[in-house]
Amino acid sequence: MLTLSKVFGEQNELIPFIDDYQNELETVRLLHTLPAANQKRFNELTNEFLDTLEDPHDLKACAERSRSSREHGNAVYTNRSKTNATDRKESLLLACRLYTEAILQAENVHEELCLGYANRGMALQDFGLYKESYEDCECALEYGYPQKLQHKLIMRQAHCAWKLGNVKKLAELIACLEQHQLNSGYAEQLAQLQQQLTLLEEQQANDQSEDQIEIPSKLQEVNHKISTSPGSKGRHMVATQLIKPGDFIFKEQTACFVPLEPGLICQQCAASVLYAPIPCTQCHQRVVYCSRHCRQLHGRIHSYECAGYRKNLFTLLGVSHLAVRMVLCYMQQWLTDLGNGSNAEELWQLLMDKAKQSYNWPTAPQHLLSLCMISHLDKADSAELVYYALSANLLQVYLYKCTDFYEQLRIESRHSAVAREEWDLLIAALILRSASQLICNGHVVVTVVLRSQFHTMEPKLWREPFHLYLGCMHKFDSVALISAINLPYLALCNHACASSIQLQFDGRVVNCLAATEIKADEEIFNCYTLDYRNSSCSMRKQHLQKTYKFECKCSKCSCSKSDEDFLSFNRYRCEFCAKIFVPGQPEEFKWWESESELAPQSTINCSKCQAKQSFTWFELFRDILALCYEQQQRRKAYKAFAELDTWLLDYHNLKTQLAQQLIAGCLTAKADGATWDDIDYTQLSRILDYLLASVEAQHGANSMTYISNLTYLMDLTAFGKYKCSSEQLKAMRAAFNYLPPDTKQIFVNYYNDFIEQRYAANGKANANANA
Ligand SMILES: C[S@@+](CC[C@H](N)C(=O)[O-])C[C@H]1O[C@@H](n2cnc3c(N)ncnc32)[C@H](O)[C@@H]1O
Repeated sequence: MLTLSKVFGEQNELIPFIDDYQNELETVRLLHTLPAANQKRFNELTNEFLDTLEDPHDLKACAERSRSSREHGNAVYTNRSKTNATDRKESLLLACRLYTEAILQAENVHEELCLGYANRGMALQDFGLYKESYEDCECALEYGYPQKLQHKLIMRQAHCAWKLGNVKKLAELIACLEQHQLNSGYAEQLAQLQQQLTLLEEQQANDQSEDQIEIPSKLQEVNHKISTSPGSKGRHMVATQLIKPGDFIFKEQTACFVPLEPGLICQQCAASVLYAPIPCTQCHQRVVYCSRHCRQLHGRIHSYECAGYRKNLFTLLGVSHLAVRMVLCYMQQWLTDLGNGSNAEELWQLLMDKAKQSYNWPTAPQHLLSLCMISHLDKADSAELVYYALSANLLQVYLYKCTDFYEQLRIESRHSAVAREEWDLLIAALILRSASQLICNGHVVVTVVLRSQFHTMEPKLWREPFHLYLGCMHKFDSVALISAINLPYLALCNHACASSIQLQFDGRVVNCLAATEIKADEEIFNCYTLDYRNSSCSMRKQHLQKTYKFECKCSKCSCSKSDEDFLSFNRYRCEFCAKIFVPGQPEEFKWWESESELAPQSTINCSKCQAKQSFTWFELFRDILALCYEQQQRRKAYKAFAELDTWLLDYHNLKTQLAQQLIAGCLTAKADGATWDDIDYTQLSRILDYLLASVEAQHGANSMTYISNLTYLMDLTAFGKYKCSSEQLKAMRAAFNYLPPDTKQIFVNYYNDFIEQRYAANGKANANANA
């Protein structure tokens, strides 16, 4: 079996040692100008590898699996309770989940797909997800739902259109239904919908008669500029006036991002709360959309990537996936107005001239800003250079062999005289260049997600769409890297180990806000690595040098106590000499995350008396944690947690992590039926105070890590056992603004459903008591 490492290993043997780097084009050219026998073998390896990855659909197995899930869903749906509303909702959600499985498993078996969609649409409608239900009916029709039953779907769509208040659609669907021969039951439903249409039309007429007030959009203050003055730091962002914490600095929208996990987020709009994912049927469920509209908008790009997803090629290639996406997104614009080039070299030169001209033009369109992002390939070591060059070659051959990208290029480009081999060189060089730029300019989107990421339809979670049950907020306590994204304007910010900005992502859009006060003429910094509170100066230096090729001289790195903040989260008391110490070696810092069973006992010595620490308290605590659904064990855990103070000082990293695990474990146990008493509430509230203060000190109150821990505060407050101050409530609501819109909606709803109401009621009770 050919693997990527085998292929790249053998190809590396066939190519010359690259000791004189010139540029991306010349590097790629080396792979195309090998001695004949080497070239033949080199090309064979690429082609064979791409062929090996082909993974055809087993249509029979797909159909069987899909049918079985759908039938299971049907049984759950049919047996839903007619009397108990909560049980009925649970059945509907379980049925939806099974139907989703049926849709994913069907792959491209249309007979199964259309039934899966039709049935999921029915369950979604019953649950109140009308937009999704409408979409599913469309999908069922698209995949060939039997004609004689289509009126059922149209009726469902009309119902959804009514619920969504979409007059135009409702009118169209009613007109369509009027053409059908309907039995008495359906005719009655149609009559009701006709009445609803009249009502909606009247309502719409009234709404329109109200004065339409134009709300002017907030003027975006220009409070910064890009300095392009030459210097070792290159271009950078500078404040032109005082910017206060939370102030808006700029907004950037990208044409180009890739999800980091298959099937996790919508490929077009990056939505992460997917109740009813719509998969591409051709690439083994790896690409999903939140709607047909998103699927259509992403159609052109996906047509070039579908085969790659089917082969699972992109997960093998890391940043080069985003690089090829950049080429797919921007190629057309790059080639426009390019002048006359007849070969790769001339076209490359024209493109590089374009990049040079755009370098001092920070408001240039995105494709040009991207073209002139800096890269450090000239400083890469040979192994790194070869790896990225081989990846670029593989992706270029993929585009030629497995997609119609070249065909489109021929139609769209004015450079018809350019030979195919020249395009090969140019495309591979552009992929290589994009990858090398992304290494030091790309961004990763981090957000709060449901713990069981792939199960939006998790049982006992949703009361209604986007409304959780009481006590379920903590299930959103995970932080995940969801996508890699190209944001060339944001990339103009240079690095400092204390960031002056805070990012808020909304799909393809990023809003950049000030995290701290930035004075006029001060540089605006982003932090490219773990910041000064979460890594030592030498760890940061090493990473920045290796990846970004510069030596950091920021205020945190150049002050005399450059590790003071970091070490403050890592102070121990020695079990033997009782003196306070901090670990001396980098690998000693997060020893509890080590894979090795022996790591805790074997690695940490007190730097004062050199005694090896036993950490028996750690093992003890971990054992109790596993049992925290039992009241007695929880009591032991609270005691053990209090005793950690002896060994772990201040806001120790490990103590923070154990506090988080204890609270999460107890909330999970409660959600699974364990009962808490007053001691539980009091102890957990105390531990939570510690946790939040510690996370705030280490990550800041608007970070995703902090917001993920806020979910515990929200649950405890919603239970009525934690008394939040009004400042805490205000800070909680403010932090929600940093979440992507779909997730934010869930947080805000929970706040309104269970917290706001409680405080409003308490306020009233207090007012009455005072009266
Ligand atoms: C994302 S880019 C920042 C914009 C870049 N200065 C430019 O001109 O395009 C990252 C690169 O900028 C340079 N850089 C960023 N922060 C720096 C700093 N604090 N000191 C020196 N160079 C820095 C490094 O070359 C780094 O690889």
